[in-house]
Amino acid sequence: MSLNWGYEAHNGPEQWHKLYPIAQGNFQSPIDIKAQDAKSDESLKSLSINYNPTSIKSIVNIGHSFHVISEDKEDVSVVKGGPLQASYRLSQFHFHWGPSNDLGSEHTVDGKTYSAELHLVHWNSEKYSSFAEASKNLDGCAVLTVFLKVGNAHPGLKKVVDALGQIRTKGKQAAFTSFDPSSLLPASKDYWTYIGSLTHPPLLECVTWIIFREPISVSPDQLNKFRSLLSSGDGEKECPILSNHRPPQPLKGREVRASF
Ligand SMILES: NS(=O)(=O)NCC1=CS(=O)(=O)c2ccccc21
Ligand SMILES: [Zn+2]
Repeated sequence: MSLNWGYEAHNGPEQWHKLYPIAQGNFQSPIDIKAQDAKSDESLKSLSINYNPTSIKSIVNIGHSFHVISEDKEDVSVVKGGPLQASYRLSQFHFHWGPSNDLGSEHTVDGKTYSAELHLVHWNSEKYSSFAEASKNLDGCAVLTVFLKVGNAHPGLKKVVDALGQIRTKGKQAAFTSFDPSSLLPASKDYWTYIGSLTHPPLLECVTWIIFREPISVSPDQLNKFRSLLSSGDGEKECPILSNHRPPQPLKGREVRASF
């Protein structure tokens, strides 16, 4: 596999272990959540999410997805409580999707796939000084996850989708401000949680996953706008980003807990 990992047959998830042996580790993500095996835990109801729209600064095409960047020099947008023993600072959010609307999420629920998946990535700013440092530790990161179910257009997604035209090619960045990530959260805050990893290289096992049970909606047109992003740079042969989701990984005895 070339140094440039991706999501195609020659450099995709089945090849990653050749350069990233941790891909076959004991705490890999995503997973298939077996709802009936999840253990209810009342203490998880204390999850607290506080986002400030002023922290959102830009949007960038990173070649296999796009990131919406949150200014993370201070604790402005944070999540704490629930399964977390510290305050975690929002670093960025991004999505995973597939080539058609019947798949695209990374986590699955009793084998059910959703059309896409939102990841709000946070790092433990009480113990570490950056995402990079935090990601080297089991308690370093927390990712809030929302499933996207194809249906009506989501009003909260409109501003994100409308900005994609400014970052069509790899490396393009644009200002993206005054956006409230809370607008992408479902009404119900019921969630599952487990310990896992980043879902693409370096696949570090540093993530407390928090996965909301209720999906938000996304329209076919909004999904097609995701797929219109290019992994190719300016002036290169156009290559749309049709798929960027890793399949579920072995649970290897891990416990999944439920807040409900
Ligand atoms: N899908 S996921 O949420 O596990 N994120 C993977 C990831 C791998 S990374 O270390 O390149 C990185 C930097 C910043 C934010 C995320 C990431
Ligand atoms: Zn992700």
